[in-house]
Amino acid sequence: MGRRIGVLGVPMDLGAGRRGVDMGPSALRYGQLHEALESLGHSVEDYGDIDVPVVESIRSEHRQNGMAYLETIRKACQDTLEQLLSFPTDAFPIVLGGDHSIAMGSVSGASRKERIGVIWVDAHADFNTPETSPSGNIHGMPLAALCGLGDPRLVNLGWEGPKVRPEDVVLIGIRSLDKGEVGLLRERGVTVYTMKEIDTLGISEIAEATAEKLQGLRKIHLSLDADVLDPEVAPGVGTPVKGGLTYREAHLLMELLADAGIVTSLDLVEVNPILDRENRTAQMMVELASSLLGKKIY
Ligand SMILES: NC(=[NH2+])NCCC[C@H](N)C(=O)O
Ligand SMILES: [Mn+2]
Ligand SMILES: [Mn+2]
Repeated sequence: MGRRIGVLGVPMDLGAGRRGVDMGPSALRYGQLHEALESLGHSVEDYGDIDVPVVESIRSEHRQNGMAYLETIRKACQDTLEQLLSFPTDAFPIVLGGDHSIAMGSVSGASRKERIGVIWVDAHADFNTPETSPSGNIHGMPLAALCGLGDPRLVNLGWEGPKVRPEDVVLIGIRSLDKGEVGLLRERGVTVYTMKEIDTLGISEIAEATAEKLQGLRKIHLSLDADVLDPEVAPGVGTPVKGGLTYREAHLLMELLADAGIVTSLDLVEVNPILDRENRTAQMMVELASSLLGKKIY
């Protein structure tokens, strides 16, 4: 059955340490996202891009509380949230990043003050606060902020307080954590599947356990960071970590989540076309979105 899909681009790289993911939305569109989804019988409406200032125009923005470009990032996430709130309520939103800090806008938009689940598929947990962050890069902080941790200017985006409960978050593909993140994740009771669990249990068992864990929640947001993939499959990312998901593991995860029919919104983030080869990483992300949205070969 065809869905109504709403696409929104957030061409921002201010949260990342390396430049280039601001070109992600173009690369994903150029990688035929719309054609791929329409061929599955969905209708696709593109709402264009959020306006994000170029870094050269905001050089004077000082670090605040150790965070780079806090004010501009907060504004871009706020605009993303507002735009998503204007989407038709039956639409399936896909937000194109951009660095992962945009998820503060997309997840807030998905929650609309309701209790939601979040599946965060990433090499990293992005669970730093300004105190634990080794880099000050905000793309290492969005999931913590969504859970209510860190700077109030990020936590209170849109409306006051956390947007998701830590017990309703499942992380998959993790293989790079900062010291402070480990403590926070344990303390808050987030479910974490590292690559070790993927290797030992297999991705299908993890998909099943994830669906079971989040069962009963009417809305589940999937935030897909391209760097969860092995750098061999996805070279176009700014923070590559070796030993990631294979081509088939990533697809199988999407296929099984599609079978479970639980995901109601999606982010495709951290594609860096400058570091990519012939748009491979964007294309892989488009393929994964297709698998999640029902592509079947038989
Ligand atoms: N969305 C990402 N690629 N995040 C990478 C974060 C890397 C590191 N943990 C940091 O906080 O700086
Ligand atoms: Mn990430
Ligand atoms: Mn990552």
